[in-house]
Amino acid sequence: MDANVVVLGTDNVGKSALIVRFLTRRFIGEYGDIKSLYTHNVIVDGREQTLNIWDSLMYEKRVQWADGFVLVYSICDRASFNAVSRLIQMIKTNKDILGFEKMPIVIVGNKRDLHHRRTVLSEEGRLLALSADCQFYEVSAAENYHSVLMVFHGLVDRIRESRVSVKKLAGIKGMVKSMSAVFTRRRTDSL
Ligand SMILES: Nc1nc2c(ncn2[C@@H]2O[C@H](COP(=O)(O)OP(=O)(O)OP(=O)(O)O)[C@@H](O)[C@H]2O)c(=O)[nH]1
Repeated sequence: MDANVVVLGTDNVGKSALIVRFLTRRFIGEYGDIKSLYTHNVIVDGREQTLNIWDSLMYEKRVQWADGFVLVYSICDRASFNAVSRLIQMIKTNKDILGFEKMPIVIVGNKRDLHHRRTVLSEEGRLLALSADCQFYEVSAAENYHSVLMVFHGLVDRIRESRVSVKKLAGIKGMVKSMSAVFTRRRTDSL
């Protein structure tokens, strides 16, 4: 299965660091301008998944392309946290997300290692995720691989769930269509 993932957030929150940590298990400190598309295979729950990951600040176009989103802020940067709420709104307005579907979005509070400079509480991140029905993780791309891995695994789960919901809905729609076709035929037959 293939899934497209976009990593969004304001400047300097650690988007590239997060992706590089996930892909290479390493933190290299400075990332320069490496905005591009990466492809990576992961095994989640025993099943292989190909993730196409876009590290990008260009919003609307990528939103259409994406199956899932990683929205990153820095726990030391309140403005970056506020931007995440705006991103969620932007995704909701640009993407057809069905009412019953859980949005394939993971909110990430990065730079957890800099807790002495924290300006955004964990609870605030958790509350935002709860209100928007997204997943939430606090991580340190600088210090920890495992939590970063959890972010992408969590997202893969969400994407799979949303695909199941879409299939179910298509199944229900198909049933309604064929049932109404039967009834229409009966009605016209009896005329
Ligand atoms: N202490 C700490 N620093 C981090 C962490 N993640 C990233 N950084 C640093 O934060 C700075 C920005 O990281 P990037 O990965 O380039 O951030 P970005 O969001 O891709 O930035 P833009 O290119 O501006 O969009 C770099 O100096 C990183 O070394 C982290 O978890 N902890």
